[in-house]
Amino acid sequence: MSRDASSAAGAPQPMVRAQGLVKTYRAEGAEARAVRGVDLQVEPGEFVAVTGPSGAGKSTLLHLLGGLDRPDSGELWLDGRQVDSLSEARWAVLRRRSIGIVFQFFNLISNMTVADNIELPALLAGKSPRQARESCEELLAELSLESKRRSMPAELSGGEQQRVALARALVNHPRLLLADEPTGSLDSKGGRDVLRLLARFHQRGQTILLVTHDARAASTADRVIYFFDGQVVDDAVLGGPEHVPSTVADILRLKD
Ligand SMILES: Nc1ncnc2c1ncn2[C@@H]1O[C@H](COP(=O)(O)OP(=O)(O)OP(=O)(O)O)[C@@H](O)[C@H]1O
Repeated sequence: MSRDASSAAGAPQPMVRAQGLVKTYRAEGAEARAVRGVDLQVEPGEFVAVTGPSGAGKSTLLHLLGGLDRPDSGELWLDGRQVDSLSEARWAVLRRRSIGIVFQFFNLISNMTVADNIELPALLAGKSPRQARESCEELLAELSLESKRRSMPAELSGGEQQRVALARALVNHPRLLLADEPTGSLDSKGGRDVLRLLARFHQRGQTILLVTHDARAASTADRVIYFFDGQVVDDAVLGGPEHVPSTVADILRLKD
């Protein structure tokens, strides 16, 4: 049963609190232990990168945090609310209102214009057409996409498509933004633009969890979690005074 802990102490709740999260995929007799007992806490306003080698379980973790996949065991709390056993329908509502997700391959609706792609989640969340249009226009301006509002996704560059996907993810002012390899299919300029935008939204208080295998992209964040074999093996605040674990040392050097 889901519980709401926010009222208990009146204290600010972590944006994400995961305890003992486990996810194993099973197919045709084979088993992939993608996430193997992860404890994780992300505070409101943090920009956290999750990095590590291919197959480490980074995307699986992000899918669990966004309710796109269910843990086999463990507890997950988002913004003070226990969500690990929410129904599909309740997860859909939660995602619409409180979680924005950006994927590597944009996932835009190909037969809708840029503006319609951005407005759709606002309409689904109950905004009036006028409110949805206003929110969309604000984001188009913010992301330098005003001239593209009537374009179809296929008419845009990869970087532009990812900026549209970012606008769509942010249109309902989500508490948490999840980004899964958002620079993974972009050229270096497109990738830099997207990282710059993430940094800008973070400066305004957006909580972000970025999954990336790219150390340079991870160095945009202010905390880096290193994932290996389904587990957190390092967790360091960049620029912090404390001991720096060796696996994130290279990322720290990139930040200098
Ligand atoms: N839907 C699925 N069905 C079966 N196995 C899966 C599924 N999704 C992921 N896996 C397996 O789980 C493990 C973790 O995969 P995941 O995609 O989470 O890793 P990753 O760190 O994001 O990798 P990459 O950087 O290559 O995207 C891998 O062994 C992968 O093959």
